[in-house]
Amino acid sequence: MSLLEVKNLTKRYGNELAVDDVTFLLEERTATALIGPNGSGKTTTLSMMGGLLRPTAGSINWNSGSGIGFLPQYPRFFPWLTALEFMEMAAKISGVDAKHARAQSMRTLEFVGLKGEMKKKTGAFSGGMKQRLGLAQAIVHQPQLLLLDEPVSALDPAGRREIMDLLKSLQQDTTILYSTHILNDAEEMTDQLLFLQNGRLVEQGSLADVRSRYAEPRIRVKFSDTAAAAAFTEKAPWEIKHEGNAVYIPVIDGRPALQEVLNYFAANSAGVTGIEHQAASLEEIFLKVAGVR
Ligand SMILES: Nc1ncnc2c1ncn2[C@@H]1O[C@H](COP(=O)(O)OP(=O)(O)OP(=O)(O)O)[C@@H](O)[C@H]1O
Repeated sequence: MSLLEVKNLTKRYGNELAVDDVTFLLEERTATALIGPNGSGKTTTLSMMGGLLRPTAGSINWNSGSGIGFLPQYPRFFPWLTALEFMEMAAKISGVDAKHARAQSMRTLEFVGLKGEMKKKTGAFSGGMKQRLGLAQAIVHQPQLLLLDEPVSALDPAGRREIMDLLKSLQQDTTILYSTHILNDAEEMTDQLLFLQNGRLVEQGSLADVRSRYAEPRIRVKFSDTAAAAAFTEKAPWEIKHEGNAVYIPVIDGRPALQEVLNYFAANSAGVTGIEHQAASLEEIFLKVAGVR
């Protein structure tokens, strides 16, 4: 059963439609990546779902009572509070019983790797530590739905890796909707992709579905050098694209099959060092959907 249903969600600022008639479902214990160029409406969508903004039209329906955790794009902390004080406050605001707030806060800080920093003032935290604290306040009450606006974009690669791993471990019993412009991350943790452009949902589905719509699969044949690739280009039995020491054979309606290409090169192996099937990366799909290419 789906946990949440977003129907015809719309937000208008004056004449501008920041979010334009967006409809989707979140299934229980799935991860959904919300992607799209700057200004496409990701933050506005998440803010409406998190209850920070009122929709102009449309509805957001829950099929469950248990809470939401929300990590805004630029979380604010009170710099004079220690991490533990901040967390206890966040826990109480999120409905954690006052008796359990401290223990629950300490457990969560440990989970996000801030056990040693509990007594430090948040004003002295680095960007990466703040990001972890932001995640900690979002999950302290063990919500069923986690909404995360750009949870890893501000981090360096090591920090991103750690937060992505934390999110993956949460995914087992939480439904996660997160926005990102780092497509490698979206590729790594996604059961559903939502692609916004100018406020409209222009693509939606599993990564495999979206890939198959845009994939234009091809076979890449790598040669030992450019001259060998050029020599093959002269006599190629298929339509090909030559780029440096490689040639690309577009696969249209399953032709040519990889086996056919392998057979050809088994008999004419002049300078071939590798043959592989390639699908489009999410990055390439993004550029295509966004109309950059
Ligand atoms: N408070 C506001 N008043 C007027 N327009 C706004 C407001 N907030 C956002 N917008 C406009 O709504 C559109 C969507 O913005 P939003 O911040 O949701 O996009 P985004 O996809 O999150 O972008 P980014 O990747 O840059 O964070 C933009 O055109 C933006 O200028």
